[in-house]
Amino acid sequence: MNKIRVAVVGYGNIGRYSIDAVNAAPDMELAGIVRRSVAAEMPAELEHVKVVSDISELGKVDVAVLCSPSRSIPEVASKILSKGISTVDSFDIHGDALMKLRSDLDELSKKHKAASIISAGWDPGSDSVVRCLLKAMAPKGITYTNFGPGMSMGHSVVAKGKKGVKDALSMTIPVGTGIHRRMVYVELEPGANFEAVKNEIKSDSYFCHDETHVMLVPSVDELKDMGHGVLIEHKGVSGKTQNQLFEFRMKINNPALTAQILVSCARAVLRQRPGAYTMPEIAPIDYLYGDREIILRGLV
Ligand SMILES: NC(=O)C1=CN([C@@H]2O[C@H](COP(=O)(O)OP(=O)(O)OC[C@H]3O[C@@H](n4cnc5c(N)ncnc54)[C@H](OP(=O)(O)O)[C@@H]3O)[C@@H](O)[C@H]2O)C=CC1
Ligand SMILES: N[C@@H](CCCC(=O)C(=O)O)C(=O)O
Repeated sequence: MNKIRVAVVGYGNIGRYSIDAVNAAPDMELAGIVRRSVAAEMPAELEHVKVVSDISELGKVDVAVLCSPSRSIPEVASKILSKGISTVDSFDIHGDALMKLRSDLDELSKKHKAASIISAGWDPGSDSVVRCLLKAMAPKGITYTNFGPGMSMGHSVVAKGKKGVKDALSMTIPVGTGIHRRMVYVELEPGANFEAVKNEIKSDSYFCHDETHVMLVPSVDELKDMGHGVLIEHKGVSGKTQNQLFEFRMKINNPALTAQILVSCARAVLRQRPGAYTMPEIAPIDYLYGDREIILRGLV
């Protein structure tokens, strides 16, 4: 069997766990890691892994798993798709930005005969598929997605990226009915102004729609726990029958789950026609390794 050659782009939390998921997949092999710079000292665990700054240096690559910050995904994905290499990412900016990314990458993928699955973590991602199925089961009604409590990687990345911030942790606290409070813990660089950092974070589009509290702490590492979770509640109407109640709940390690979903999508993306897709647009069986008939006998 020819294994799928996977490049992991960006060696942060999701990047590290993606390598574990690729190594655990029977049909995949790690082509290498793409980092912004290879000049700095490499972590010891990468000693036997090819680490490059340009994906072209990895030889044949079938698919790139993009583990870069969401705001950099439009640029990173465009560059790699333009080389004819398929991509998967976990872009988590819901709404217009997500739909624009889908349409931009759709055009690019078709032009370069590649495919892309965007927004493929757990939310957006697998939760989007769950919400889609709940709507099929009870088309009329209300769905509430309640996160946490837990660490949002996306919000933490944004807070960590503000000038003067050495490290940051953004905890998502569920208030109920899909409303959340953000508790942001920041450790500052020497000389940084806390009030300025606080205002920068609170006015960022990742935070400004939610109640957000920013707290100064001596060490973010002492507080960090990458656990998270979700409770999706749907109450609706099937046909003419009201009061159909559904709940989907999970408690997870955030980067481990995000990475596993990305890697399952890396398999699925190679089974699609050129274009860009979100997870609800993919046949679920395409995510799985193994013989289709055997899988279907077990699952259907
Ligand atoms: N959809 C979902 O369910 C989820 C989505 N996510 C998304 O995953 C993203 C990554 O999270 P996480 O792994 O914790 O982040 P990290 O900050 O730990 O890692 C990101 C890595 O990307 C590289 N990088 C940093 N800045 C840039 C830049 N400006 N341009 C390109 N590459 C850059 C760095 O790797 P290097 O130095 O090797 O280049 C860095 O280590 C988040 O932004 C979040 O939105 C996360 C969880 C769930
Ligand atoms: N995109 C999230 C995963 C979903 C949870 C969430 O959106 C939140 O905690 O705000 C993340 O980056 O961790």
